[in-house]
Amino acid sequence: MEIYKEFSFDSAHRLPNLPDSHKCSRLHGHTFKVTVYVQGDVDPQLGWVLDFGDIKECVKPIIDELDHRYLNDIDGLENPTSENISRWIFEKLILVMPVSKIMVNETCTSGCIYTGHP
Ligand SMILES: Nc1nc2c(c(=O)[nH]1)N=C([C@H](O)[C@H](O)COP(=O)(O)OP(=O)(O)OP(=O)(O)O)CN2
Ligand SMILES: [Zn+2]
Repeated sequence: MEIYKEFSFDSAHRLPNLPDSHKCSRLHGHTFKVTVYVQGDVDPQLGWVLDFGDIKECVKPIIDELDHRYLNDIDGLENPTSENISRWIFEKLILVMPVSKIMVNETCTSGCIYTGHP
């Protein structure tokens, strides 16, 4: 079974590798939404895969690194696309919990899902 928990952070970014004519080459901000998924067996006694509270404990410090920042200044996020942000979060989180995928939404209509594979 797969469970998920949602988080959000507010940050500014620009996409430096785009031509000046592209609007996203200019400084702008988003309320990014991050959804963390965990896949596993349901513990027969507890009735859950993993405590949502334990997910929050692992994810919160990572979200705090991103919240109210200029993302381009963060190591590894010099080109902060949704793709690069989702991989950046996944690679930090997999060190501390069994994340199965990360979804990052930049707007209501656009986002990226990263499962640990290119
Ligand atoms: N594959 C990607 N494409 C784009 C990314 C990205 O990270 N990966 N990022 C952007 C911009 O950062 C932009 O802020 C978001 O793009 P977009 O969905 O085009 O934003 P809109 O506000 O124009 O969305 P609408 O809902 O269509 O109004 C661009 N592309
Ligand atoms: Zn953007």
